[in-house]
Amino acid sequence: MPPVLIETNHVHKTYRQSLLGRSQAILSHCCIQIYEGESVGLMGPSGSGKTTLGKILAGIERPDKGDVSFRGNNIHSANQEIWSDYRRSVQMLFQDPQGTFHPFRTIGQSIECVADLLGYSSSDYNNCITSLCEKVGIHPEVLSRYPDQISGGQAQRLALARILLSRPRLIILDEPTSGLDISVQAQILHLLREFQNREKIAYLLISHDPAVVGFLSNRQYLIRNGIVSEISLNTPEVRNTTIN
Ligand SMILES: Nc1ncnc2c1ncn2[C@@H]1O[C@H](COP(=O)(O)OP(=O)(O)OP(=O)(O)O)[C@@H](O)[C@H]1O
Repeated sequence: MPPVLIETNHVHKTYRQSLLGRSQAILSHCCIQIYEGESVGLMGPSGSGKTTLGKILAGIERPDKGDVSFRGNNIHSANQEIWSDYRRSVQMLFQDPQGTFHPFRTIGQSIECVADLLGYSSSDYNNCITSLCEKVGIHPEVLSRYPDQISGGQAQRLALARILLSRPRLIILDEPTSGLDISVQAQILHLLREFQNREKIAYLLISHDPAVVGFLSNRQYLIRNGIVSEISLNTPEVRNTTIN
């Protein structure tokens, strides 16, 4: 069994619905583990807290109670060195990648900004971006376009290339094919699967669709009413439902 890469320990998260409104518990005593290099699915009805859990694992949201450990270190009490390694190693690919590129910069300029922040020299970046484009199946010419000049599938590939600059160990894929038409969905899912097989990067795949989750993950969790449990896709309850 490979070592645990990241885990949540009795994580609890509540959102207040409005200034005077009641609080709603989204996650309660959530304990999950993701091992190095494995691909895990996360399913659940709409609004059940899948993205919230993804953001907590990525360090974008903080739990109210409980903690997250990355390679055995509690990230909420980590020193700067561990925190930086964790933030670089755990990346999230969002549902609407087009919206994550700066609207008035070319895609290449947006990606280069991230490379600057990561400390790439311009020659390292130039060497790296060509091979990243090849890995995600994008012609480098597309880098000179603006976000409104690329398709949804191209945006997803380019967002993945940008993430790969930081050499992640876990990518949280939040509905990575929603909004794409069927043939592009299949291309992106095959790209993600080939990539995972080759590079052994761990995935947390968030999806409503058992077929997508079954295609891309070996182990699955389900969130319902704030409770996260490990499930098998082979149970009739899950097999026969699209959870939405
Ligand atoms: N920042 C926030 N402030 C208040 N409520 C929030 C916030 N973020 C999410 N929520 C609420 O928390 C609940 C869970 O949201 P979340 O986006 O995690 O669900 P989800 O399972 O990913 O949903 P979907 O499948 O529809 O994307 C929802 O009721 C949502 O409205």
